[in-house]
Amino acid sequence: CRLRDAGFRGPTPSFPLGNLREIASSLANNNAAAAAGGGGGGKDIHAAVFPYFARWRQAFGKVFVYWLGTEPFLYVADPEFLKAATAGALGKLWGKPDVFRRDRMPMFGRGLVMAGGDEWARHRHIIAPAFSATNLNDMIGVMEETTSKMLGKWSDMVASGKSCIDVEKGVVRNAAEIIAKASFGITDDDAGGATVFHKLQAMQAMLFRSTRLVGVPLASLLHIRSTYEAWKLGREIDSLLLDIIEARRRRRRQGGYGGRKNTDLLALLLAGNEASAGAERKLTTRELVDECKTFFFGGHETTALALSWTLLMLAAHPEWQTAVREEVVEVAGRSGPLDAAALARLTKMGCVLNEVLRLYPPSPNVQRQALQEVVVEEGDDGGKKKTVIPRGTNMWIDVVAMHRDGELWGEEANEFRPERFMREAVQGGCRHRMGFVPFGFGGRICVGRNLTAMELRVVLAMVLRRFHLEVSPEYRHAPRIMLSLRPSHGIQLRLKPL
Ligand code: HEM
Repeated sequence: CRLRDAGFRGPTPSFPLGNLREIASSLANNNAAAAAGGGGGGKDIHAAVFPYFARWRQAFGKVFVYWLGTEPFLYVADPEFLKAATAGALGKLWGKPDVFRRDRMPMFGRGLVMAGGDEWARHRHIIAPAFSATNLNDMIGVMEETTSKMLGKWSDMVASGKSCIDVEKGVVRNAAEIIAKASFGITDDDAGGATVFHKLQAMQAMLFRSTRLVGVPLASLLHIRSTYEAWKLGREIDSLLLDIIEARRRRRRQGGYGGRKNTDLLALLLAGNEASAGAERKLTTRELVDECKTFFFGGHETTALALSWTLLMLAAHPEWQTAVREEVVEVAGRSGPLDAAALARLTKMGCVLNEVLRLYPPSPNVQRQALQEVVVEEGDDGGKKKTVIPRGTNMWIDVVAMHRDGELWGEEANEFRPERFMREAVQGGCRHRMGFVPFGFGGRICVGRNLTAMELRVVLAMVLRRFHLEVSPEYRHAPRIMLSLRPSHGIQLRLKPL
């Protein structure tokens, strides 16, 4: 193998599973140990969620090769190597892995997350402006309205004597509703909207809850039924979204929305698309459908998980809960609508959110695939080391490992210490600027990160104004990976109305 010739080491693969057998048995052992020990997780969650990587890292270091089926992956948990391999012009040599593109086709289609090369540039050029600060400010109202419903339900549950609430469930549902409204203006209240919404949720449940054998030839044959169901649901969702887009186009042609401003992402994309030069640059209707799905699937679980972990951390660290609540009351009062200027002044909340994204990054890895051969040069002029990464090599960047690496963050790497971001706002004092990458990096950095930042602030401010949070004795700390980094058994908290 050319990767071995280039000097990379790693566990020995077998055909056709590569290292999947070892991955599966390592996970099974860990789950058994966690069950016996009452949940697992502990402080060093990296060893709990990626036991195989933790073991291979000890044997082979922070950069090594492993195999998913017949696909080689370059594992990277060394920010200096990452920088050397992707900095400057080298960044253009990396796209998204074909194996994941195929596996996640029902969710993302050919949307921005999976697009490559010139196609990606064309999509990003039209999509990025829709996420501008002015456009996002118009979405605060949607976020407040939807979140009020969730808080109302929680209040009713508390009033009816329910002492322990699984907040993750409500938060995921709330984020799904927000993203559906913010993306394509559909609401759960209108009949057409409810159908799309429920089908999107069904697809989400099907794809996110199953572990698939990525990289193994013909593995989809093992899951014929769920593969067929996902494909069928995908077709139905596509045709419903097509109808929504066509209706929007007709309405735009007939003179718009009767003076009302329509500010969802789809409306912004349609406007941006019309303004973009040349028919060949415009997004086709089919591509617009894929982007709508991409926003839904890429945008709500991640945001909901960040929020769920934040509620847990604030419940477990009452001093921070009080500090953030006081800040909210100081900048935005005890009630009343929130605005962008007030949200921007929530600095302590910003530090807490960054610390949660460090300890529990909802996207636990970032992936790339070399579009051409990449020559990596490390070290200074005194002693440069050159490594060649062959074309087609997949790169798996272990975000959880980097975010909890003691060499980058110091002795308290596994502790919840938001003050590190008070001292140094952007990188939290990480010793390498590529060591904190919850939203990825380079030109492909998450396009929705400002939308998320706004949503997290709105929802958190509203929750903290209304409830005091405590961890319930029923909660078992057992983070695990199912595409995202999620709690295995929900997040049970005790809510006390304020
Ligand atoms: C806490 C919330 C979120 C997290 C942790 C997150 C994380 C990420 C990560 C790690 C990437 C890959 C970046 C890379 O490859 O370098 C990404 C890309 C992306 N995200 Fe997010 N994301 C979040 C919220 C959102 C939201 C709300 C949306 C949209 C509504 C969104 C849409 C996208 C899209 C379209 C891409 C692909 C960008 C491209 O390849 O050009 N994300 N996100």
